[in-house]
Formats: sequence, C-alpha cells, structure tokens
Amino acid sequence: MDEGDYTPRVDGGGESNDSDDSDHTPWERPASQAHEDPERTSESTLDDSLDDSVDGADPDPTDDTDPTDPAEDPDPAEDTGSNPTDDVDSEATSLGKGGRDRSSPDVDFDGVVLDNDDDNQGLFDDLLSGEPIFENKEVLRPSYTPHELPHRNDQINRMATILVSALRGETPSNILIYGKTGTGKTASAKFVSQELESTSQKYDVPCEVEYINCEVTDTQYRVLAQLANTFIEKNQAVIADRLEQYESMRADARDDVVDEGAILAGTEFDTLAELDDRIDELEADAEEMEEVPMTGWPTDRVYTTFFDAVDYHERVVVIMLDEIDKLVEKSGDDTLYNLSRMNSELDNSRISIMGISNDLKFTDFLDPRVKSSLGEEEIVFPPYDANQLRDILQHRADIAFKGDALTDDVIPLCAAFAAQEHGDARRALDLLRTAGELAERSQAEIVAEKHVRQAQDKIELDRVVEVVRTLPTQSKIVLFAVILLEKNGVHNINTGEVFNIYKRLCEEIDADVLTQRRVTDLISELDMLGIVNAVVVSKGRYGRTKEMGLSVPVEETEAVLLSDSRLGDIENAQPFVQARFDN
Ligand SMILES: Nc1ncnc2c1ncn2[C@@H]1O[C@H](COP(=O)(O)OP(=O)(O)OP(=O)(O)O)[C@@H](O)[C@H]1O
Repeated sequence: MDEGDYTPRVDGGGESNDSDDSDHTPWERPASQAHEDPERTSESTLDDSLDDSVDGADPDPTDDTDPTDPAEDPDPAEDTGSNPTDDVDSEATSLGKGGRDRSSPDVDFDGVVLDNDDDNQGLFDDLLSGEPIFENKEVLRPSYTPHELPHRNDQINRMATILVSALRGETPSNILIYGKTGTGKTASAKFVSQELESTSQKYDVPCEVEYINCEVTDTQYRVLAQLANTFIEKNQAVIADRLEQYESMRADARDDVVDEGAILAGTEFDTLAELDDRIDELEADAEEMEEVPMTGWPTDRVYTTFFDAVDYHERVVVIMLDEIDKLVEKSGDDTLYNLSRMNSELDNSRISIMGISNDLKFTDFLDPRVKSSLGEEEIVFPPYDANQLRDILQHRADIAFKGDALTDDVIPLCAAFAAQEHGDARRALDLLRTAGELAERSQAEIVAEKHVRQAQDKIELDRVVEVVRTLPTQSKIVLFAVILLEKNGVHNINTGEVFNIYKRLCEEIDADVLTQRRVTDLISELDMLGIVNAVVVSKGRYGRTKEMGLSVPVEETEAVLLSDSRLGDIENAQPFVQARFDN
C-alpha cells in the first residue's frame, strides 16, 4: 500500500499500550467488571420477586393450583371435559393429598411420586392448558427487524437517495443520523442496508455494508480490527472462489480435455503461464492475509492491515457506526478522522460512513475537519407522536398476538404512555410485550387495560432498580439514610437529618465521610434522577434548607441497596435513626 504523505492518527504508536487493551482482550470483560456477576444474580432474583409483587400473580403454579388437590384444580376447561390434560389431572388427583399411595415402590425419597404411566405431576400442564395469547412473541423483541417501518418513509427515502451512488460505483456522501432513543434510526438504517446489499447482488455491483455497534466496539483498535478481519474473511472467500475456478482450468489444460486456446478464451489470460502466475499470486495473497488479533498490535499496523484488506479489490463500502457518540466519548475522534480521510488514498475501493447517534451534541467534540466531512448529509429522526406509535404497534400486534387477544384500548394506551416518555417506539413495544406477558402469567385470556397499567408500573420499577443499582456507593449511603428516615415516619426530611444518619452509616461500614455540602450535592443528583423529590424551603431567619421525600417505592429500593455488598453489611440500622437528633 502506498500511503503517500498521509499518516493515520493512531494514539502515539498503538493501543496495545492502552491499559484498556493490554489488560484484557476486548471480548473479555475487564476484571473491574467481573465482580458484577453476583450483583446481577441478586438483581435478577430481586427482579423476579418484584415481578411477582407487581403482577400480583403467583408464578408458582404449585402454590395455588396444586395439581394434587382436587378442590383446588383451577382448570375451568376440565368441567367441560374438553381439556386434553384431563387424564393427567384425574390421575394426579386420584393420588391427591391423603389419597397418595405411600406404599408404592415408585415413591422416591423426596416424596415425589413417579407414576408409572405419567412421569410428571402437571407442574406445567396448567400453564400450558390456557389459550396462548401470543402467536409470535419474538416480533415484539428489540432483536426483530421489521419489514415495514411506518412513518419513516421520508428518512428511508433520503438515505436511499444518498446511497444509490454506491450502486453506480461512486462514493456516497457520509451521513449522520440523529434522533432520540427508540425513534427507529437503527431499524431504518439496517433496512436500507439490506436493500442496498440485495440490489447490489441483483445488479452484480460490488457494494457492502458493515455494521458496528460502537457501544460494544468502542476503541479505534477494536473498530479497525473488526473491520480488517471482516474484509480479510471476505477476501479469503473471493480468493478461494477464484482459485477453484483457475485450478479447474489448469486441470483441463493438463488433462488435454480442451485445447489451451479454448480454455483461455474470454479470460484475462493469454497464456497458461499467465494463469499459473495468477494462481501463485492468489496463493501468496491468501497466505499473507493475517487476521488482526483482538489485542496486542500497534494501532498503525491494524490500520494498514484494514486499509490493504478493504482495498484488495474494487468495491464501495458503507461503514455503519451505530452509537457513534460512544466511540468519540471513549476514544476521541481519531477513528473518524482516519476513516474519513481514507478515500484519498484508496486505489480500488471507496468507503462512506453512516454515523448514528442519539446525542445531538456529540459533534461539538469533533475536530472541525472530521465534523464537516462526517456531516455531509444529516438526517433527523423526530420522536413519534401517539398516533404514529399506535400504527407501529398495530402492525406488530397483528403478527405478535392471536386474533382478538387484545381489548380495543390496549394499543392506544401503550401508545399514549410511550408518547408521554419521548415518542419512543422501543418503550411502546416493551410495554405491549410486558402487558401480554403479565396477562399470560395471570392466565387471563385477553390482554386488557389493567395489564398495560401493570406493565407500565413494572417497567418503571425495573428502571428505578437499574438506576439505584448502578449508583456510586456514596449516593447509595445517602439514599439509604433517606429511606431509614422515611421508614421511621419522618416527613419533610431535611438535609441535616440525612447528614447525621449518613455519617453514622459511613462509620458503620468504614466508608469515607463526605462534607455536608457534598452530601447536599448528592441529594440534588438523586433529585435529578427522580429518586427523591427535594424542595428548598425557607426557614425565615434560620435560613433555607432542603426538604425531601422518596419518589420511589421504599421496600424495593431498600432491597436493591441492601443487595450491594457494602451496604448489606449494615446489620441493624435502627439505632442510627433513634439517635438522629443526637448531633
Ligand atoms: N417505524 C417503525 N415501525 C416499526 N418498528 C419500529 C419503528 N421505529 C422503531 N421501531 C422499533 O422500535 C425499536 C427501537 O428502534 P431502533 O433501535 O431503530 O431505535 P433507535 O432510534 O436506533 O434507538 P437507539 O438510539 O436507542 O438505538 C425497534 O424494535 C424497532 O424495530
């Protein structure tokens, strides 16, 4: 590769020295995060218990639907005799409480009856016996790419108009896509890419789209390595194809199947010697293409490998950088600088960048040259309004649910809740899916308004749990102090009271004690996160103070805090609260 005067910006010789990359491979979780797992476990346990408290339905069918108890059999279908599980139920009931044959040799040591004819007790039968509500739940999951994207025609057409140059072998302008979360940016961009690639195959034009999620692949090394390896793999496939074709021509010539002229007619070769040279060349290329390891190389070497791989043959490449703001935030704009300047050096190929971001301000941090090159075309995705969300939900619900599984007000209510947020289609779809799941769990036959409201509460609670779980320890201690006061019936809690309890909690768990001013700042942050509600009140000549109350459910929040290993050490917090006015 002749790179001329152009030198890529590569963080002073390579990210192999970057502690982030040298400590662990990019695909490994860094050691600092490894301890998260126990937390995750405790979170999911908590989450499960919260699920139960929210939906009010006991997910354990053995509790209230004991298949061994004839009096409690909840299956309404059994009375009509239409239930295919009748036999199972009646067998189980014949061995019901008191009627169970304990002398049977099939009784195992835990008292679980292993029946000769039927090897289960119907734990799942009751759950399965209800009519399913979902036809295809996957359609409501974020991983599903819809074939239709209502209310995004304008944006999709704009993208297509810009990218069509790729099909003419020209370089499309770079595109920046902005919009709040859940406004269909990724879904629309992926839809357009799929169309672009399939049209390019149809017309046999070399055009490829590479998708990178910069939330996961967030350093220059990783982005370039991932791209390099993808192109190396594709090049190897092209080489293998060509070699197969040339080897077979060579074999024909060797076996005298056809004469040399006939074999070479219509090819780029005039003689068999040229064909042999080409075969040698391809074999050498294949040999030479070395995959980039996920860590350890200097970044300029990774860059050169990527450059050579993409320029190996003629093609137009669109590099889609989703969550591009995360890449800039984590590792600056070097990657974008290098990518946006590559075209002037490439001989055979052309690249174009499509950046997607929900942070409208991230370009403020870009080098002006990168900013102007990247933002050649800008497409904005506005939030959806309630009517648009209703259409989107209706399209999906038609495929996701059984006919008549939703009452008429379900979709409008989900749309209205999500529109209140910020027109987030992901939230609307989550709400609809969760409402369906809650209805299914409570063995309802249809999804009704109450399930949507329960789903809204559940999602909101999950959000609170997540926010509280990821708070820094000091904020958790401050929040715990507020909870303790609230649990002890203190209303209009003031900063001084919180600070006193906070100090005692810190001493108990051996944590640094911050100043009252810092604690007041932390309270303001909790206020901004919507966890506490603090108002400044004037106390006349005694000055002003902040009075606050919790804006989140006490029990659940306390449980999340106590699942933190440090706060979990606080055995009995009661005495601190008793002594709150001591200082
Ligand atoms: N117009 C639409 N029609 C159907 N589904 C849609 C539409 N817009 C968004 N969705 C769905 O909403 C969910 C979120 O969309 P998407 O991931 O594209 O949002 P985004 O704008 O990229 O959000 P983020 O910035 O958080 O990544 C996806 O499941 C997507 O399929």
